[in-house]
Parts: sequence; C-alpha cells; structure tokens
Amino acid sequence: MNMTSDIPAPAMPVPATQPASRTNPVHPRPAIELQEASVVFGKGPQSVTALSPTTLRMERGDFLALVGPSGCGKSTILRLASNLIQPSSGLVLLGGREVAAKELRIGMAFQNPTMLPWLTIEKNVMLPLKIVEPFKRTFQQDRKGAYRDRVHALLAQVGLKDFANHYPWQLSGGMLQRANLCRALIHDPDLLLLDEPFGALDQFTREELWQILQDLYLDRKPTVLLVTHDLREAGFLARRICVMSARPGRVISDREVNLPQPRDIGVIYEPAFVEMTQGLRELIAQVRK
Ligand SMILES: Nc1ncnc2c1ncn2[C@@H]1O[C@H](COP(=O)(O)OP(=O)(O)OP(=O)(O)O)[C@@H](O)[C@H]1O
Repeated sequence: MNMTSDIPAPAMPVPATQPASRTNPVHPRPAIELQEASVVFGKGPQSVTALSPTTLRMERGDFLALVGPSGCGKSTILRLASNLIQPSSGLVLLGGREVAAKELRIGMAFQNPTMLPWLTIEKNVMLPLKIVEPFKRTFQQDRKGAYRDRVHALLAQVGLKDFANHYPWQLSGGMLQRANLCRALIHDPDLLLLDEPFGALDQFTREELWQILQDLYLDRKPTVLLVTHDLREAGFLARRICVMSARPGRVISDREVNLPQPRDIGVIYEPAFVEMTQGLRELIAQVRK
C-alpha cells in the first residue's frame, strides 16, 4: 500500500473574483472547496472558534474521510459543506460556486437515523423525492410508478427487499442505518455527507455496512465526505484521509489511500493497512495533547 506523505497540502486556492474553471482547467469545478474557511460561534469573550482557517478541496467522485480529535471541527466542516452554517471568514464553494449561489443535490446520514415512525420504510426512503427537485415536480404523478421501483431497487441492493412495508420500529439498528443510507442516496445526490453513520453499531454490522456503502459508492460515484473516529473505517472506505489538529482544528495531513477498489474486508488485517491506521493513530495522539 502506498500513501502519499503528509501535506498540509492545501488545495489550490482560487481567487474569489474569478471562476474556478479559468484558474484550474485540469479540475474545472471541484465538488467542494473550502478556501481559508473559519468558523467562530458566538461573540466576545464567550465565542468559540470551532474551525481555524482551513483549505480543503474535493474533486467530483472523491471519497474523503475526515479524522481528528474530538471537538476539532469535523462536523463543522460538514455543516459548512451542507450550507447549514456560513463561514465566519473565507469561502465555501460547492461545484465551483459559493454555496448559496447554487442548489447542489446533497444527501446526508448521521449516527442516529431519524426515520418518521408513522411512515413505512418505503415512504421514509422516498421522502427526498418529495422534497428535492427535479423529483419533487413529478412526485405526485410518479410515486406509485418509477419512484417506487427506484426505492425498491435500492432497498434490495442493501438487503432490505422484504422490509419496504415495515415500520422503523420493526427494524434493528443496522437495518435502520441501511435504510438511512438508501434515503441519503435515493435522489442521486452529487454530494453525500456522512457524520459517524455507523458509530452506534456493533463491529460486525459496521463492517457489513462498510461493504454496502462501498458498493453503493462504486455504483453511483457521488462525492463523499465522511466524518469518523474509526480509522479502519476511514482506511477501508476512503480514497483520501485528512487528519485535523485539535480545536480549533485545521487540516494537518492529507493522504491518499492507494488501495484498489472494491476492497475486501480482509484488507483491514493486512500489515500495510494496520501500519497505515497505526500511523494515523499516532498523529492524532500527538495533536490531541
Ligand atoms: N453551535 C455551537 N455553538 C458553540 N460552539 C459550538 C457549536 N457547535 C460546535 N461548537 C464547538 O465547536 C467545536 C467543534 O465542534 P464539532 O462538532 O465540529 O467537532 P467534531 O470534531 O465534530 O467533534 P466530535 O468528534 O466530538 O464529534 C467544539 O468545541 C464544539 O463545542
């Protein structure tokens, strides 16, 4: 296995006044780009700097895992990328534009799947199609047809074929998280934001879901930003791993995981993989002191 060495390798900054496509013809429109983006919550002496000025660039179809000590700002980066919050300084660009300027289709999954208990799994998974354009426009006409087939095909892909008409409380945690992944992907998002999606699951279920997520990713190729504390999860799934420093965090290491995909779960026991995760662990241990 070959990992590129530490970079604080900031992605190429693009001057705010020029379109990204003119300054970087090789990668005309990165999926996400943080340009010296910082986040401060509150004002005055009570204020908390959640993220130091951070530069990070993800190309379309990339799968990046963000790891680092607790409280370093990983979820804050996800919130910036989903436009839930604005940077206090710097810029966040999605698809080459400032986030507010363009609707980018985003799918999200977090640690605790929040399914609506009064809706079946099929209807829960279908929800984004009701809300997100261009699906929303034709939802009323289509929901019993193509959209329903779409939901069923995705549920089958994650092994939930027979559970479409069950209610969330009839499913286990791992099954719910699978349904949650389906809901995050049903509207073919350009960008998939995952915040510790498997954190609450046992190791076996987690590994099973890594493989399901890997299949879904390779099948659909969204750009994926995964926040995780699990270094094996990062190494198994991601193409790049960024390590953040302690709060207020910034990216201190940006490495590629040069392992062919699809990866077999056995890879996590190979010496080179163990060495990689050990290296990441040591780096995080140093910065959290
Ligand atoms: N709304 C908020 N108001 C004030 N401080 C906040 C707010 N949200 C986050 N913070 C602070 O910002 C810092 C970064 O938080 P963030 O959730 O991004 O960290 P994290 O790296 O995802 O942490 P963890 O790994 O523990 O989930 C933390 O110190 C947190 O307390």
